[in-house]
Amino acid sequence: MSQPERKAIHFGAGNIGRGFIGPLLVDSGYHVVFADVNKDIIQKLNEQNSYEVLILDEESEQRASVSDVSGVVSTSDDIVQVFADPAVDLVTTAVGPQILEKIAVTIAQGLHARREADAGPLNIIACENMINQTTTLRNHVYEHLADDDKEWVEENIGFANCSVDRIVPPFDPKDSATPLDVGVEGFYEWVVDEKALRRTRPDVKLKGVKLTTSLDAYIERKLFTLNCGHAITAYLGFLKGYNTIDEAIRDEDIRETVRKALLNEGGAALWKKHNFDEDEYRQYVEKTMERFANPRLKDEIVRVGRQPLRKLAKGDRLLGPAYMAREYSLPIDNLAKGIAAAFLYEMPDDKQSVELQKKVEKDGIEHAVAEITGFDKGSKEHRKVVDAYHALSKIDVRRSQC
Ligand SMILES: NC(=O)C1=CN([C@@H]2O[C@H](COP(=O)(O)OP(=O)(O)OC[C@H]3O[C@@H](n4cnc5c(N)ncnc54)[C@H](O)[C@@H]3O)[C@@H](O)[C@H]2O)C=CC1
Ligand SMILES: O=P(O)(O)OC[C@H]1O[C@](O)(CO)[C@@H](O)[C@@H]1O
Repeated sequence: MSQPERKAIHFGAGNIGRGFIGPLLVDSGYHVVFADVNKDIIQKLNEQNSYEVLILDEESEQRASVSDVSGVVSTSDDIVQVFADPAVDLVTTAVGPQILEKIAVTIAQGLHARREADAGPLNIIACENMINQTTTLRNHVYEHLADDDKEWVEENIGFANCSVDRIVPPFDPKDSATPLDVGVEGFYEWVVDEKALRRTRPDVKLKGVKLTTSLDAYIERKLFTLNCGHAITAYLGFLKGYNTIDEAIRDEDIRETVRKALLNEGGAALWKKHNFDEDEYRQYVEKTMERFANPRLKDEIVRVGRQPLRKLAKGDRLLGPAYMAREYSLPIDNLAKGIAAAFLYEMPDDKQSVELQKKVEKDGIEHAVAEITGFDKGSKEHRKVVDAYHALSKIDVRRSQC
């Protein structure tokens, strides 16, 4: 068998790795080496060297085979050696924001090996749902590099931030032939900061990737629309006892809250800040809400609502648009409702939900809201969140059933 010309390493053979980044890289002519801590997935990838992606749109179902893939266990020395292969010119990740710190050690060792092997430049793109995720990864990698490696990395390695958008929920095993198969929505958008990329080989062309010099606008549009609307749907849906996002978005009250939060509040701030065309943005919101309503994705509220403290971080999907709306003197009533619902998200298996509930119980809601949101007690934003919290506590279906 002839050696493929171009290889990419992708950390995280999970939903987004197998269902989004992996297939696009294979389509662009890469052999993808998945690196994961899950030994079973790696073993299966090496046995099969391929899997199927099912595109689950409301109207149709298509299947695509993803071949030319293999795997290495990310905690073994093998992965360091793959970095030294000159055929590798791209490293991507989709492991979860909290894992970037862990894989940074391995990436630093890999880059050292690459420098020693004189294997040339490469680009690194972290595909996590967070602003400037690759810069965060880069900072962690630098903590583990010796000074002379740092100099080489500075010159040869591109760390490019990006925005990634495709809904890939865990796949129901009943619908798949093997545990590697994955179900995805048809829509996707992967936008990468062109300025940060290092030249590897002249003709690299990533299919399905949009290169831009104004990434911030794309990142904020995605995080403050798709992720914001998703989070509000999840937290309000949870309070009303729904299990999936499509069930929740079909609830008229929830749908209207989400639509107003996106169009009149955070979204209005977005189009003012980035000079988006208002009609185009409105269409983007409607398309996003259609995506939420896709019943075939069976996207569970626990997945979309996971780690509420991360979702309540400043600059993230809930407070980011609220602060931006405030900056443009726009209302935040519906965003405040979504934020308040996050404070009521009780999920015993979710550590951050447990921590948040403990905080509310110990400090009281007024204090917890002030500390987490940064809205001063006495400010109108603080009042709106606290009032919404009390109003939502009354309609909490789960509580009334207890
Ligand atoms: N699922 C989705 O629809 C989307 C997810 N994302 C982002 O992609 C990232 C991954 O999300 P999912 O694929 O849904 O999660 P997932 O849980 O399905 O996949 C994560 C994978 O990372 C692996 N992993 C954990 N620790 C590791 C380590 N130290 N080294 C190597 N691999 C490790 C896990 O074993 C798992 O296979 C997250 O940051 C998420 O926000 C972004 C866009 C869409
Ligand atoms: O992956 P996170 O950041 O926990 O949040 C879930 C979000 O990620 C996505 O899976 C992909 O953007 C969205 O569907 C959802 O809003």
